[in-house]
Amino acid sequence: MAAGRKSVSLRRESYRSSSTKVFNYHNDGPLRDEVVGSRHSHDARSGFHGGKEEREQGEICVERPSGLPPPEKKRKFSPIIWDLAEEVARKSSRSGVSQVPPVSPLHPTVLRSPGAGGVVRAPSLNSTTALPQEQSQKYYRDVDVEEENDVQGWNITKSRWASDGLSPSGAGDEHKRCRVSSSPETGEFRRECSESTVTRSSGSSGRDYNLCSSAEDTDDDENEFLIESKDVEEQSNVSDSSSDSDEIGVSTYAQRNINMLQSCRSVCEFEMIKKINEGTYGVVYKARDKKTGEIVALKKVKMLDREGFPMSSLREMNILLSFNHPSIVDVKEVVVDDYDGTFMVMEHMEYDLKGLMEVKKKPFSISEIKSLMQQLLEGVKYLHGNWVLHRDLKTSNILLNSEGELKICDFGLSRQYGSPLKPYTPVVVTLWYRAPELLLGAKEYSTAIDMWSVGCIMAELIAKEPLFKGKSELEQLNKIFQTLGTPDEKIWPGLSKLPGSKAKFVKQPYNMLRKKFPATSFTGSPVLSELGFDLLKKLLTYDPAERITAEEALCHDWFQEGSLPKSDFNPIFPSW
Ligand SMILES: Nc1ncnc2c1ncn2[C@@H]1O[C@H](COP(=O)(O)OP(=O)(O)OP(=O)(O)O)[C@@H](O)[C@H]1O
Repeated sequence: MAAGRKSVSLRRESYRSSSTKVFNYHNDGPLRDEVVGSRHSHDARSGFHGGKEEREQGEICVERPSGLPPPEKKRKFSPIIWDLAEEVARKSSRSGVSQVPPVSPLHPTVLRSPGAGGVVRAPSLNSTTALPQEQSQKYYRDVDVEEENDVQGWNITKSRWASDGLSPSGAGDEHKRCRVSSSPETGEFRRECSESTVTRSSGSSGRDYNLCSSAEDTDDDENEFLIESKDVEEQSNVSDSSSDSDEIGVSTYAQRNINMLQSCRSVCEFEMIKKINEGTYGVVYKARDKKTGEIVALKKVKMLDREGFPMSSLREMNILLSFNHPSIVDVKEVVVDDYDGTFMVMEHMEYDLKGLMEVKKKPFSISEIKSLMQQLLEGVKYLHGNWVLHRDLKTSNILLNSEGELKICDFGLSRQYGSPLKPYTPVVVTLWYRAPELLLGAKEYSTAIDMWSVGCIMAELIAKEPLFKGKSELEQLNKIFQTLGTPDEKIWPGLSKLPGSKAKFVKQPYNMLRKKFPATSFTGSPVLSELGFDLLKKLLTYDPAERITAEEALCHDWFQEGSLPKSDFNPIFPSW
């Protein structure tokens, strides 16, 4: 290890050892056992086509290896976004509809959803407060508010960037638009800048698929909200007299959080170095904190033409400010400029995985891939353990630094999940990484969608190109079926109930995945052992209820076999 370089494993150990200091709830243990139990009982339908040998390969690990560290710490803060629960509570008590009760994070269980979307590997409802199913379905029909509402357990009053004087429930002083005076230096931050590093993916197109291709988006409440002061005023007035409209309730909530920006520092306190990249929702800059000299990444929220401050950015800020994990990009604070621009101050990472793979001549070695996969799975496990689905895992949303540390970024599409399952939009996750249940229109889905994306990323790390590169949803499904075999009700119970399952798909009786990842290679690409292939096929299992979880994947034997995960590699040198 180079002198002074932090080893990934050391970094993780120190992270874990500090875990007890922070607000902590966890759902380790029973969850895992039950998932494993269910998996064993469903062994016959591995969700995987192919020969008998394939089906019999590698049982997933059942026991947590002895000596594994204790459960990790969870959020650094609880996100303020979930304050909205209060509004829903008020609203539904008025409409006489029962509330979905608090979700207890302490009673994990595995629930099979009524639809075919899969299993909620989530903490269960506390049995004393759980609603009968018909009642919770009525809740969905009558109270189709912002998705965040469904979990009432987090009753958060403020986040790191909420000033003390602002109570989330107090509405009195929340109508004013945030404006922070700044020094003339602000100008330097607004100058045009187009320089971009070679190791960045060139923008991102994926979200486009997500946001415009379905009219059903609405039930996911992916609405963006206008936060202009005039409208805020109007909306507040309306909401004072009647908060029966979901939109009003959510907007009031949004304005409250935006107004918390009043206590933020100005972006003038940073010196812009260069523009790094631009996505759908933000422009990312490399900058230096003038006070400390620290190099950071500033993500400027792109205001939407008509709607103003995007709800997705608000979600992202809330989630990232509340999270604390070595595999999740750290957001330090939010700063603002004179023109109502809002920036997230993040730790700076040198590369994103997509850009890096585009320019990297040599493929990653197996031990490097193991390290990346391990870090990615740690991050996903943390998210899922904290009730968050990322919903947009892809290589351009995975950041790396020169020490080989990996961090997940871009939480604009992420959302909390809970049980019982609520219908969400199936139009999430960039097409190439989108799980088959989403492509087939499942509205009840859970953590398994992220695991499919992790499988696609693992395959891409090995092959150095995306596994399924469809141009439309149908083509994407056909590409998946051509490689993994066309699924049927036997290997994926509930498949026929999915809205898209009646379409005419290619008929492919065999699983051809191993052909794509042969055990020997003459091309110099890394060779995937039987165990590695076993993990890959468990990630790419059709039936979401059978798909491996992040926690299970982390103790897969592949990580212990042969070349171990490399904890201190430089992704650029000497591979370049
Ligand atoms: N902390 C960071 N350090 C360095 N670069 C970053 C950082 N965060 C993001 N980037 C770069 O900026 C790009 C866009 O960031 P991000 O995905 O968060 O924006 P977005 O607008 O939400 O994108 P999308 O179009 O995928 O929704 C990333 O792919 C990465 O190249």
